[in-house]
Amino acid sequence: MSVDTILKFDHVTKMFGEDTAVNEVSFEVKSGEFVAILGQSGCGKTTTLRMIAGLERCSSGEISFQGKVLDNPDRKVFIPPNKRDMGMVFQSYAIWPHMTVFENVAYPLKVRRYEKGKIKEEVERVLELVGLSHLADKKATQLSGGQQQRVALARSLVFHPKLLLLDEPFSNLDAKLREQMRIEIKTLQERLGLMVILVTHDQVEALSLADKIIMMNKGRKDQVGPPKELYEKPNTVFVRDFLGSTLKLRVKVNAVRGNGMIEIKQENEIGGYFETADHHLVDPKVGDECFMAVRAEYINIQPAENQMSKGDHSELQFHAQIEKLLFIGDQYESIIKIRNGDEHHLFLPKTNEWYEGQEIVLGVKRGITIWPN
Ligand SMILES: Nc1ncnc2c1ncn2[C@@H]1O[C@H](COP(=O)(O)OP(=O)(O)OP(=O)(O)O)[C@@H](O)[C@H]1O
Repeated sequence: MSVDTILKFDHVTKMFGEDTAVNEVSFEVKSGEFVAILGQSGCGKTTTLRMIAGLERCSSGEISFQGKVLDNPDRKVFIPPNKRDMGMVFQSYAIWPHMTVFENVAYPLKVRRYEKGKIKEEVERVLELVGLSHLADKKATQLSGGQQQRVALARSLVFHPKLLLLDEPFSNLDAKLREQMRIEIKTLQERLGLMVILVTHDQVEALSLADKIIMMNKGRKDQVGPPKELYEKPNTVFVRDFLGSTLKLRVKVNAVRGNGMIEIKQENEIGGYFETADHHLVDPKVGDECFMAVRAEYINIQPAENQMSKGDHSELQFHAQIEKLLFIGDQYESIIKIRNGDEHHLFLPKTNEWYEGQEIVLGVKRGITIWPN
């Protein structure tokens, strides 16, 4: 274990009867890191978080925190939730309606038997932190959704937890408030140097907040890494398609280099060739057909009549025609047909005038990954 690793999952599995909710998952979280556990509904995110909190026990493997084993069924070690020093915020907030904001936030300190003066000091500190000082005496039910969410956050922070666990904390908020809370949580996390683990199925939330994303798929860990790495260099089709839209274009292997690089060429087209090591082909051979996936924002779209030159040789170019065009305000939505007959859904910028039947050229030279047919 590296020196600054704080939380460690080592081959952790969780079974519910015959069903495997979390399957041999391993990862490490470092001090001060913001980690997002991302994936579809039912992939095991909440179960993973609940095991960290001690609300579920793992079936096999080991969870450790700051060098201390929290859960290891083989060794019969299990530290209960109240001894783990972790703050939690759930989707449902779970704040008490009959209590005031102050009483809600003070609750964890009362349970820990803090003395009155210290409770007042700590609650005031944390209410200030989340901008709720002026509402301390209000009943929790008199607050808006966003304010209730802040109460839940304040309550989870009041006892200086070493780790903050967030389970879909923004999902009950409207879109605008969600954006605002995202920024507030990130600012707070950076200011306090907090280690945070967030469970979400929202890729924008994960991409924008996390230093590291743990992408889960059917109980397994699919890929772990910084958001940019997962977005630009997905290891699996699942990660690629979950994190954003791509255009998948058919290409052929033109050359295979000794150093893991392959050269891709689009036959019968005007463009050049592209060399990359970012491919997922097993034993590629010259002439193999494959797919090039490219993130939409990396596609340079030009009307064919503007295409004076053949572009530089590192740009792959595809001729296409606009089949269907819809004006949707800030851009156009279109169905385009590539010369090989493949149709694609593509957004076109308003920087040009477009029309149905128009010949266009797609130029691509960045953000490319290569996948088997
Ligand atoms: N207490 C339980 N008893 C039996 N099965 C459970 C229990 N909790 C979770 N599961 C099952 O474990 C799997 C993973 O559930 P989990 O709640 O961890 O998924 P999730 O990724 O958090 O989903 P969601 O985003 O919908 O909350 C699911 O198939 C679920 O039905």
